[in-house]
Amino acid sequence: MGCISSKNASCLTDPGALPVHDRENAPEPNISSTNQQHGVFVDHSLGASHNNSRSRKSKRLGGSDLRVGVSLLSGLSAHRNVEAEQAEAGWPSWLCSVASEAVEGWVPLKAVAFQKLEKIGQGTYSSVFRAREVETGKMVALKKVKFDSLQPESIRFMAREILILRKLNHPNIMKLEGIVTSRASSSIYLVFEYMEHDLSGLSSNPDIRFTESQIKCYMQQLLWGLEHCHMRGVIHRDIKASNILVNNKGVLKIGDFGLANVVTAKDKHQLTSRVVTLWYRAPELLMGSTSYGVSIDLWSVGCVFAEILMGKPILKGRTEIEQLHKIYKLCGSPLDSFWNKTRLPHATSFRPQHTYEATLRERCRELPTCGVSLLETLLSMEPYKRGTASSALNSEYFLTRPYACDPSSLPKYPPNKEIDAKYRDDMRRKRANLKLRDSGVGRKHKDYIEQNMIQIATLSCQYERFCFDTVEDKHILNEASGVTTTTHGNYYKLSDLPMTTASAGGFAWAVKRRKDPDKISTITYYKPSSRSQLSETSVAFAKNTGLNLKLDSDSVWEIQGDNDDQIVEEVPSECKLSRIGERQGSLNGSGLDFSRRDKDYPVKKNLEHLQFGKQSISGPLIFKAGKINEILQRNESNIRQAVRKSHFQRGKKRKLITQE
Ligand SMILES: Nc1ncnc2c1ncn2[C@@H]1O[C@H](COP(=O)(O)OP(=O)(O)OP(=O)(O)O)[C@@H](O)[C@H]1O
Repeated sequence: MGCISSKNASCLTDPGALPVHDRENAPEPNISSTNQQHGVFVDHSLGASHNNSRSRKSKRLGGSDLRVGVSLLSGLSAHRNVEAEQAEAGWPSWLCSVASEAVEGWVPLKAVAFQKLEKIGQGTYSSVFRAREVETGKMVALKKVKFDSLQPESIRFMAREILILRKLNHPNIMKLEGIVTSRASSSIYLVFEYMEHDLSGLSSNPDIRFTESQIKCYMQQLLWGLEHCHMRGVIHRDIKASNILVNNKGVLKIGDFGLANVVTAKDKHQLTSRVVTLWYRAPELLMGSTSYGVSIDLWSVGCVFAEILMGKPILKGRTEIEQLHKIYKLCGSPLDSFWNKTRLPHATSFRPQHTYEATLRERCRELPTCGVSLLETLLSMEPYKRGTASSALNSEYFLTRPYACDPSSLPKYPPNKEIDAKYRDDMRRKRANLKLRDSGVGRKHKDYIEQNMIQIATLSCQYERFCFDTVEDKHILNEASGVTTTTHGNYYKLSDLPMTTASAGGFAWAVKRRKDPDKISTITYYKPSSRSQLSETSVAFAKNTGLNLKLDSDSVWEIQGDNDDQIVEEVPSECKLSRIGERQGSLNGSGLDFSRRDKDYPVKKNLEHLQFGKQSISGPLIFKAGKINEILQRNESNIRQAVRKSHFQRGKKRKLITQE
């Protein structure tokens, strides 16, 4: 990685440079010296203004108040100087004015320094590309972060990831090597070391079967990295197999700190429960906890551990209620003592009517017992029982043979990422669809019915999830800024929507993937007036599953079905920041509003993804209140028509055959 040269900047990748956390404590060589000079100037000017207003102020303020006033002003002025220096170094003004601390001491890398190659990852907040550093030929990953440069909250949210990455320095944590941007640009690329694989891609590859010592090697590295985060007060809040990257040297690194947050014993502010991808989300988050700790990451580690042991995700819920139900079935439902003392906001809604016995041991009977014991600990319903990353590292699992192998002894695999696994699944599904299509006219209608059902399922699922999300997602951004806003221009993240739809009730749920995930529209949702949470179908689901649901008047939908083993396909999980009240385009009569994210992208193309009666659903589907029923009804009526048509065709066919 090329060194960043600037009179003001320390080289990010200078091997001799201080680790980031040390750097934070040490004086920055150039920046700080320049700042000191400016500091003298600042104090001077402040002194003058101070003198002028002194007599006036001293009448109103006590000495200490005056000092506070002066230091605030001097802080403001120093901030302006830092801003000016950063602008001079080439940082865009929208960034320095809002989040100057994120880039302090650094200078931007230039886009021309990299040759962008193919896309290697698509995340909620980003697109990731493989790229070559022109000067050295070194492979890097460029993560293009999505945000709105006109929205300070959105910039702060993005800056939080940078700040946290700079705070961490460990071989098992993805290192931020630099930032590509320019004064003129409104986008940012984070530069990371290129990693060939992620654990999701590796564990789902049918050709790869890990040995016990290989699994221990991955788990140990994961826990070492996490221990480092937790010891610095950083909760990752999005541990999942696709965020755990592995390179060809067998080194594992935790990536994607986009949702991470710092919590210290002193500063225990309220947190949003809308974090962590659904399948990896701890039960206390599902029950609405806002005062959780690092143990939510340990739950996610448990899910990842199970995934690499079994070769597939272990808890694949499509909605929060289904997720909890699956958790109860695997880990057993909490005891009465838990329900009696818990204060979690949604706990009573999710209390099952009957007790569930844990089935984890049964499901893992072929696995080594000490491995299952560790898994049981990590997947404890009660957070405090999960222990810590350090206690997991000291567990019997790692202390008994076969020990963890050396990372360098791990096999070299061809690139395996979540995106590769999805591509493999897509191809398999396409082949299956082709076969189906070839098998007759009746099938065609079945496909059509299924497609519509898929839409209903997807829309319902996402709508339900959004209703849950509405209030709390605002806090994700507020947390980032440390400010509690009550403006009407709220941001909403539709993160990790129930991302998968699996077959249920005889339907094979599948949703065609969008062709160009970069160029989609953002649909704006108008906040529903009521705080509706669960639906009639949820009631049916609850009845079937023995869950005790409390319902509001507005109803939304729940998909039923509980088959883990079906081939599933992901609904695009892009999570966008949409703003209530912003309405740049509308789909008349569809009940959807959407605003274009990409100004140059023709609306018409956006529409193609959103037409109903077609299979494809694109983008973050957030729905306008009151219109969801209309959409669902329309889809239902399409289905009914298709069923009728299909019956009619079949009848005609039968008639012809009998006539023959
Ligand atoms: N350094 C890297 N080297 C190679 N691939 C990477 C690297 N960083 C990220 N990726 C790939 O890009 C994907 C998305 O990256 P990342 O998770 O950081 O983005 P995100 O928008 O926060 O995603 P998500 O919505 O999944 O949380 C990852 O799953 C991974 O496959």
